[in-house]
Amino acid sequence: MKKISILGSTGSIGTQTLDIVAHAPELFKVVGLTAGSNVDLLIEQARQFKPAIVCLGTKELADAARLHVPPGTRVVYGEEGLIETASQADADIVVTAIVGSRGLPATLAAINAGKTIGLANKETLVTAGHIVMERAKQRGVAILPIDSEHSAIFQCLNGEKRESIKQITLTASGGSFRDRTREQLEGVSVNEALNHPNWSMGAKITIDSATMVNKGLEVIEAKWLFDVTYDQIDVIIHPESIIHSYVEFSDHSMIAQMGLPDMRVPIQYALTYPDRMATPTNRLSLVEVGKLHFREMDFVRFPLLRLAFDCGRLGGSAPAVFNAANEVAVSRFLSGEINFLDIERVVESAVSRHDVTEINDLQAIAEVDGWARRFAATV
Ligand SMILES: NC(=O)C1=CN([C@@H]2O[C@H](COP(=O)(O)OP(=O)(O)OC[C@H]3O[C@@H](n4cnc5c(N)ncnc54)[C@H](OP(=O)(O)O)[C@@H]3O)[C@@H](O)[C@H]2O)C=CC1
Ligand SMILES: CC(=O)[C@@H](O)[C@H](O)COP(=O)(O)O
Ligand SMILES: [Mn+2]
Repeated sequence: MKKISILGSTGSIGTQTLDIVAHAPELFKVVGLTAGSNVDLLIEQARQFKPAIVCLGTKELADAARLHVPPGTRVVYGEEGLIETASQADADIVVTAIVGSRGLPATLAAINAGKTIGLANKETLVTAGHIVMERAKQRGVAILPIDSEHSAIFQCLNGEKRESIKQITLTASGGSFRDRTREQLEGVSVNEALNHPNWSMGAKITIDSATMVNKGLEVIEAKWLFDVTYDQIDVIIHPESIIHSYVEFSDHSMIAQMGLPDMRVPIQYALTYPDRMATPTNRLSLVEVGKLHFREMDFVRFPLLRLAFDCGRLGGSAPAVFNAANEVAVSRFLSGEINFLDIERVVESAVSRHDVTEINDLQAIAEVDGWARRFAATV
């Protein structure tokens, strides 16, 4: 039986992970859960799965939860509690499903503790890819991608040699506004932006899909996970989100991974790898789908994707600045403070104002991340 901790269990990935776990209680046992502020859902999850430890964002929330969780469940809080939950002795695999770069210290703590990582939190690899991958290598820890595109590529690369990869192609749905021109983006509402055509996800990643920042973060994530160059990574628009990504090999053979857009499939793959399990998901019928469509990426329409490639190539502190500025810009858009197109303005200004430095430790990342957040909050 595999013992699982989920960081961010109350979110979109977290709840879908628990759905998989509930479907196969003979395969999995939940030992740790964390949330930021959704105390009610965390209590409900603790009652159902009876983990040894749960964590909330603050002491007040933890005190409130303590009265309602099962007797064997310890309640901790804050950054320290998160790190304790991420590294607790019992877990075999830690699913990182917190949103944003705030998930980084806990992910590193889990790696230090020798846990296999089921990686959903792409922002940690964007911010600190070389540190995370180096630490995982030193500790002999596997990082199993949950992000659908990276799970697809991981599956396509099964048994293949890295030297045989010619190109990795990430597919992008195009997001909520894929058929609109830039002029038609003036004044779009938060609700329109949150209306993703294919996937039901948390608010932040849904906005990132609409700006194509999600694909930019995924390009950097792919570079670190699969040890390829940026020239070997391509992005195309595939409106149906059926082909989750594909790899072209040196002999020009291509392998793609397909399925209906349902995150429970890549989640189960990370949880059961190298095995698979019967999931409670629908089957794909290519006959019913009939046709699949593909079009070239338009980097003028989606300038933040180009900027993500540029920041990835620059390396050092550039991706961390891109990411932190974007997190703040998205949060300002969601709260109604800025317009949709201002997200681009904020991220572009932060990146152009920043002098790229080398990044070798968490302290340096925290400083750069903090600077970008302060800058992006006011520009
Ligand atoms: N959703 C999806 O389909 C996919 C998501 N991903 C990635 O997975 C990650 C999670 O995404 P998603 O599930 O959509 O996000 P959600 O917003 O749905 O969930 C985020 C989770 O993080 C917790 N959280 C938020 N703020 C804090 C905080 N300050 N301290 C501690 N915990 C916090 C939330 O707790 P609370 O509920 O209490 O706020 C919640 O459990 C992201 O990095 C995303 O890019 C990747 C591929 C697909
Ligand atoms: C489900 C998943 O992995 C998301 O990252 C998804 O890819 C978002 O869709 P876009 O292709 O619109 O960014
Ligand atoms: Mn994805």
